Amino acid sequence: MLIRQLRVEGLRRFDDARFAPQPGFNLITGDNGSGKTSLLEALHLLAHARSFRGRVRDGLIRQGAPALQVYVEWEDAQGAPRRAGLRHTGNAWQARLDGQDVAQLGALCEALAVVTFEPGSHALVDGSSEVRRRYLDWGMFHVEHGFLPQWRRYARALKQRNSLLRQGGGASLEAWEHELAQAGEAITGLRQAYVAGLQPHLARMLPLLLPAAGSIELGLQPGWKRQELGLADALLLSRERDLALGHTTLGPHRADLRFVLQSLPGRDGLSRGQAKQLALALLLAQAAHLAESRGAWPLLQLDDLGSELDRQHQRRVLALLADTGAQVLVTGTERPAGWPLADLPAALFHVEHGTVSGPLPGAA
Ligand SMILES: Nc1ncnc2c1ncn2[C@@H]1O[C@H](COP(=O)(O)OP(=O)(O)OP(=O)(O)O)[C@@H](O)[C@H]1O
Repeated sequence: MLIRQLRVEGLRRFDDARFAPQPGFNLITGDNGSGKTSLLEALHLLAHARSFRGRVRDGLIRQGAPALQVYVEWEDAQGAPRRAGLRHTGNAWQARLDGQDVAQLGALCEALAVVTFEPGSHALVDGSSEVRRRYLDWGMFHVEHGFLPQWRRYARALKQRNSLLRQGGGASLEAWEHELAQAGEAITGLRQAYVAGLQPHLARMLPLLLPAAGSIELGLQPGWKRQELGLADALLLSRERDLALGHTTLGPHRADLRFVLQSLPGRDGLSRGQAKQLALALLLAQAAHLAESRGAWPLLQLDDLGSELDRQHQRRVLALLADTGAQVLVTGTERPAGWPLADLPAALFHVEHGTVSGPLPGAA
């Protein structure tokens, strides 16, 4: 995938900015607060239907502007030109893909694959299980074609069951439990296959990023005691408790990604830096897995790389990515100290006063 053009209007400090990244590495520099991260945020928003810095209505729209607009042109894995646009007011959105209105933002997410490593990415390791479920489901959405229909089916059945539980039950409770169990088992099977597919990619990334960890074993906690009973039985057994609480207390919506590191303690025992390194390994493994199954790397965004990793790790990550041919956006107040100057050509961009200049002369 190759992003050719990005236009950002009414997003944070950008009134109307354009950015034309190049194939391979793109280094975006600028002072603190100049808007470097906001550029990555714009692309992440289109590709994930959310920002990595909170909700659209919580400050993403430029002060005084009625809405933000993001427009992007790119080439897909087959080299075909694609385009997508999103207008968001904080409460309502309109989106287009290749000139057609889209009914669900998922259509943009499916078309545009973007993986972002940013200062909050450690939450993938030390944050709540919701962050890891989102990670898993994003990967599956791109790799496992049967996932989305099952996920929608599950979400609908869960909503219905929860609503019935709040009303104290009802004649259709059993039917919705049956639907929930069927969709839930299907999702879990697909998630397990996805985690198994990620494992070899993660095993390759981890020694580069967190060699002290030794080996890693990735696993899925399905959200109920699946080794003991099927989801239909588990739902039946928990019905009384769920009726008392008014919601469904087990199932794939409570799943988690589990990792066991051979030579380091579990996620609570890792330093913040180690959590970041493991998070980056997980994100790069996901990108490599996607590249293997779709034939093209997603766009990789590394926000403030120079502050997030030490020099040696920066060098390793950049060398690894240089070999993949992926399009990479790296931001920083300056060129990261670990950038191997002679060996790593990059297009240079500078962000200042709400505009993006570049590619600048001097690009190797
Ligand atoms: N809703 C908004 N309206 C106008 N300006 C905003 C809004 N939200 C944030 N800003 C401004 O936009 C800029 C955000 O920039 P961003 O975080 O993208 O900068 P950055 O170049 O990545 O900075 P740093 O190097 O400090 O991480 C800041 O100057 C901030 O004050």
